[in-house]
Amino acid sequence: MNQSKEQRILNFVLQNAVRGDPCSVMDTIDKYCSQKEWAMNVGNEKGLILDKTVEEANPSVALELGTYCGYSAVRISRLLKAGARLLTVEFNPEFAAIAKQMIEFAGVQDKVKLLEGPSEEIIPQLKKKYEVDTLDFVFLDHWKDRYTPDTILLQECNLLRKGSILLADNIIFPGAPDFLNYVRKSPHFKCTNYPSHLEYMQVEDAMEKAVFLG
Ligand SMILES: O=C(NCCNC(=O)c1cc(-c2ccc(F)cc2)cc(O)c1O)c1cc(O)ncn1
Ligand SMILES: [Mg+2]
Repeated sequence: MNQSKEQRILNFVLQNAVRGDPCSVMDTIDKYCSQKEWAMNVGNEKGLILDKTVEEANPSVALELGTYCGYSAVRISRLLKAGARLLTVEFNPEFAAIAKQMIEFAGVQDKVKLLEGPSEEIIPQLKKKYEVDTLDFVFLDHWKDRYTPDTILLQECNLLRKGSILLADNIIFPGAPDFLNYVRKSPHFKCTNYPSHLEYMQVEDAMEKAVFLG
């Protein structure tokens, strides 16, 4: 049975990156996906915006929606302080299996918990099943039509606190117009837009930061 693109990306990392070195894993994925096969990792240009936002949040507990191959889970978790943790949610079992191996190869498995399933089922379990009080940082990178309902669900589940930072990928391409509308119109969020480009392409994209005001 021939390999998936995600399996080819993982194999390239296993053969070319340095085990236990998150930066080497990120660079190797970016090399493969810019030179051989495009894939929907956040990439290095938007990745730098992600880095700065994670450093600003300095989270004890971070949530990622949309793990894919684990590129941004490795990117985020390498910046976490001792004892801090990242919960990352992936719906697609094939992607989750690849991401698990990617996270372990990068050596960040002790900081990352990969939760498999639909975000709308997992978010309501975070407090009781995953012992979360509130989330300091949330990276939205899953299905674009889930950004708004999941942002509402996070509030309904009391998972946000004054100052919680949300960062959303793909605001322009593929686009999340309803999310942009929702957070920019809401009195509960202070928004900032970061123009950038679609990963590995010269296509316009952007990220949106939304700080919860309580
Ligand atoms: O997370 C799940 N899918 C990936 C979400 N991410 C994207 O769709 C995504 C897409 C693109 C993209 C850009 C250009 C293009 F031509 C095609 C796709 C870029 C990105 O940066 C993304 O992040 C998912 C799966 C599933 O089966 N059920 C629930 N969620
Ligand atoms: Mg994305």
